[in-house]
Amino acid sequence: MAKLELENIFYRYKGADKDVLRDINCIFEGGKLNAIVGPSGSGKTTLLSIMAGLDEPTQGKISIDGNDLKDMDLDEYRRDNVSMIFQAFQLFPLLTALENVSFPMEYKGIPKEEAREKGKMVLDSLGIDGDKLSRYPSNLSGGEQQRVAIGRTLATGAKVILADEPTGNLDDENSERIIDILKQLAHQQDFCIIIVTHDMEIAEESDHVWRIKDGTIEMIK
Ligand SMILES: Nc1ncnc2c1ncn2[C@@H]1O[C@H](COP(=O)(O)OP(=O)(O)OP(=O)(O)O)[C@@H](O)[C@H]1O
Repeated sequence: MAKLELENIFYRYKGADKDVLRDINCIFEGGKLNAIVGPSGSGKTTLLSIMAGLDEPTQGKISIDGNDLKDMDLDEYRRDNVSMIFQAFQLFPLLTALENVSFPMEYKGIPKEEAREKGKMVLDSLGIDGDKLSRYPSNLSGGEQQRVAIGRTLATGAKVILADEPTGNLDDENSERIIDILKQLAHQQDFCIIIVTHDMEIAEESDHVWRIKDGTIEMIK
């Protein structure tokens, strides 16, 4: 089962005079839904970027399944180990729902037809089927777009899903559906899910809640 471990992580933006993250220690395990909460500007997105391999910590160690990221090819880590979901969905606007999901698989070398079939299965499991498969993101509702975005992360095969305010643009009903999907992925398919959020419902539904304050982190649930 996937395990993402952060040890003594410090981070300071170039040119800044103080650390945004200070001595962060945490372990995120597969099978669990984790929420990271904290006031605006406390460092939540910065921490997510570091876990996503988009930025390197100034100090400290990150490991995935016991492998130090410093010894890994970061492109490979980003491609195979972690995938991201964003508040603004960030689908490719000129690709259909199905293409948004099958494209990352083709990119990884899976033949086109196989990628399409797998994409259909994944989207079907998320309630996107029929003519919705061939619609462009602009012709889908926000909730549907976010489900396609989740489908895209699943298609990458990565077992760690990082989500930045995934319900931030959704109404209550769609938010609940997205939370249910993420919860099921963690509990039934062993994904390790880490969600940065202001949404207290996500925190309530999560197995663990981590609070960042002034750059430090503590587990409060
Ligand atoms: N590129 C940057 N250069 C310098 N400082 C930055 C940069 N990006 C963010 N910061 C600062 O780092 C701190 C943490 O920012 P971060 O975006 O991680 O906070 P956050 O907890 O995600 O906030 P929010 O909830 O408002 O999204 C803030 O003080 C912010 O101003």
